[in-house]
Amino acid sequence: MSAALIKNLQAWREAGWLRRLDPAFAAFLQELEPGAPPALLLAAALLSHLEGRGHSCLDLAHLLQDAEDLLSWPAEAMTALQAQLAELPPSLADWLGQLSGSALVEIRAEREAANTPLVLRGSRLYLRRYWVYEQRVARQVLGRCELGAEALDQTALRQRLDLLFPPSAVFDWQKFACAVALRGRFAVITGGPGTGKTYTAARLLALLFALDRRPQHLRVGLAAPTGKAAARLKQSIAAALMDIPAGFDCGLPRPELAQALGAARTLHSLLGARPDTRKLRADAATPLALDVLIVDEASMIHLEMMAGLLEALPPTARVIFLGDKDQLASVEAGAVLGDLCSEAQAGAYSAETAAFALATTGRALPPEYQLPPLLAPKPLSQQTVMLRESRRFGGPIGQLALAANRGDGKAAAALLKQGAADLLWLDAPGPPQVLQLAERGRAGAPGGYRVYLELLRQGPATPDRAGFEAWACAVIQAFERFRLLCAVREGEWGAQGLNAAVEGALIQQGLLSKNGEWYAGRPVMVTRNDTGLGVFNGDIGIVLKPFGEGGLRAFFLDGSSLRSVSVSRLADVETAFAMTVHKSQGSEFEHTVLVLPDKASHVMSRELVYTGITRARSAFTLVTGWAPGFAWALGRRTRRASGLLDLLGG
Ligand SMILES: Nc1ncnc2c1ncn2[C@@H]1O[C@H](COP(=O)(O)OP(=O)(O)OP(=O)(O)O)[C@@H](O)[C@H]1O
Repeated sequence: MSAALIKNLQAWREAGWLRRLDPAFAAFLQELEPGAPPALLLAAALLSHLEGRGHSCLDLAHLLQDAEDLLSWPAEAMTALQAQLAELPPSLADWLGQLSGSALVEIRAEREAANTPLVLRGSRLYLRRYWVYEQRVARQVLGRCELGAEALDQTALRQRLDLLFPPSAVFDWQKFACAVALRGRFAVITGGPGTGKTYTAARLLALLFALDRRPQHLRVGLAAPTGKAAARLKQSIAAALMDIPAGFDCGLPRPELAQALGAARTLHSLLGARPDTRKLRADAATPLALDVLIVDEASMIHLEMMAGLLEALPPTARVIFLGDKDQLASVEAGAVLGDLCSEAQAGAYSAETAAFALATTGRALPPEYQLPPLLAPKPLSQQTVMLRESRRFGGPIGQLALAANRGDGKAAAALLKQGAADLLWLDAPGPPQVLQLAERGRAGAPGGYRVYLELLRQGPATPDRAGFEAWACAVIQAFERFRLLCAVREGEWGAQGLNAAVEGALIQQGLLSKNGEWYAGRPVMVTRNDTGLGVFNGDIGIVLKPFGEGGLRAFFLDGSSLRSVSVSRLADVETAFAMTVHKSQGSEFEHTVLVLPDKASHVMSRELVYTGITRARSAFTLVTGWAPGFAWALGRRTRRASGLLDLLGG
C-alpha cells in the first residue's frame, strides 16, 4: 500500500498539485523506515507541501475534518485526496496512534538534539527544524517579556512623556506604546499604514537617550527585512527626530543623536547571513553589540529569521518590533507577527498594566481594553500595543483599506466604483487593458511607465557627473511612483507573464529598445542577497548607461544616495514592471495597480488585497480578470498553521 501511495503522490506532483520535493520527502522516509504506515507518508508529503506555502506544521485534525479548507486544491485534486484518505484510518486517534508508533516521529522528549525528522505535538506534525524554531522564539519572547520592569522612575518618565506627547482629551496610544517599550526588553508596536509607528519609535529613541545615564555609549540599531524598508526606516526616523520639540533634552545634541543611530540595515546583513549556509554570523555565542534594536516591517520576518534574531540579541538588549499585523506574512514559513499580535486588537491588559498606563500617560486605559479580573493576563500582551488612528490615510484609500481589512467586499467594491479619482475598479477581459494602464496610467492618477521612459529618453540636463546623477535619481524616482502588483507569479495574469507583455508593449510603442537581456531602462528587482555586491533581495533598480566609459550598470537609490552595480555581476534579478504583492511589502508607490487573475488561486486572500491596497499613497486601481474574485479573496483569511500561539499563551 505504501508503494501505491508514493506512486499517487508522484502523480499529484505531475499534475502540479505538489512540489517535486513533497513526494521525494515521503519516499525518503519510506527508505528510512520501510514499514512506515501510509498515513505517515501522506502526512509527510502534505506537511512538506504546506511548509512551502508558509505553514510551520500540519494540523492533522484540520486535515481530517476539512481537507478542502486546509489545502484549497482544485476539485480534481480534492477528489483524488479524498479517495486516498478513504483508504486510511478514519479517526484522528488512529492517525496519531500510527504516527506515534513510528521511529521517524518524536512524540515526547523535549530534547532539541533528538534526530527524528518529524515531531508530533498534539495533533500538529512538524518538520523538526520548524518545531525547534517555534520553541526558540517562544522561549526568547517569554523570557524577554518576563524580565519585566527594570527600576523605572515613573515620575521622570511621565514628565518626559508629557513633553513629547502633550496631554490630550483621549487616551494616547503612542504615548502608552513608548512607556510600555521602556519598561521591558521586548515590545511590539503594531498598526495600519500611517498610524505613527515610526513617529512613536523616534520619540521612544529620544526618551531612551534622555533617560540613559551614559547616552553617548548607548548602542542603537535600526533594521528591516529588506533594503528598501531599511532605507525608509532610517529616513522616517531621521525626519521624525527633527520633529521633536527643540526644548526636549535628548541627552545628546540632535546631529550626534542621528549619527549614533548609524545606517539602517537589512536583517540578513545585521545577522551576517551567508548564502551557502543556514548559520548566521551573529548568534547567542557571538551576540550583536547592541543595547536597543528597532525592527520595522516585522510582518515580513519568518520564523527561522525571528529565532536567529532573538537569539543573537544580548539578553540585556531591548528589542522593539514595528509592523502591520494584518499584512501578508513572509513568503517563508511562519506568521510570527500575527501570532505575537493575537491580542493586540483586544488589548487584554492586566490591572497592573492599566495602573502603569495611568501613572505614565496621565490617562486611564479605556476599560474595554482591559482583561476581566478573573482571566489570567498573557505577559506578551502586556508588551504589545496597537496604534489605532491613521494620520496619513484618512481619504478614500484609507476607507478602502479598512473595508478590505474587515473583509467587507461590498463596501470595498462600492468605494472602488464610486467615481473618486483616487480609486478605480477596472474589469479587464484580458491583459491588454493592463498593458494600456502600464504604459499610460489613467486620468486622475499619477504614473504609467511612459513618464520615466520619457525622462530616460531626454537624458541628463548637463553633460557632467552631477547632471548624470541628478538625472539617474529622477528616472528611478519616476519609476518608483507607479507599479503593477500581481496576486500570482505565473501565467498571463501573473508577474512573469505581465512583465514580458509590458516590456513587449513598451518596445512596440517605441518607448524602449532592447537588444539582449540587458538594456537601458530595464527595471530590475534583486531576488537574492549578495553582501559582496551590496544588493539585497527586494532591491529595485534601473539599468542605465553610466557616466563616462563602461558598460550598462543597474542603479539603485537608497534615500538620496545613488549606487550602481555592473549588470554582468548581477545574477539573481527579475524584470520589475510587474511584481507580486509579496515582493512589494515594505514599498509604497504613488499609484498602485493591483491585478487579480481571471480565476481563483489559493494565494488570493484578504491579507493579500489589504497589503496591495496599502502600498498606494495617492491612487489605487484594481484590475480584475474575474469580477467576483475581489470579494472572494476578501472572504478568505490566511490562516497559517503554527503552534507558536499556544506556546506564547503560557
Ligand atoms: N502624534 C502625532 N502628531 C502629529 N503627527 C503625527 C503623529 N503621529 C504620526 N504623525 C505623522 O503621521 C504620518 C505617519 O506617521 P508614520 O510614518 O510614523 O506612520 P507609520 O505607521 O510608521 O507608517 P507606515 O505604515 O508607512 O510605516 C507622518 O507624517 C507623521 O509625522
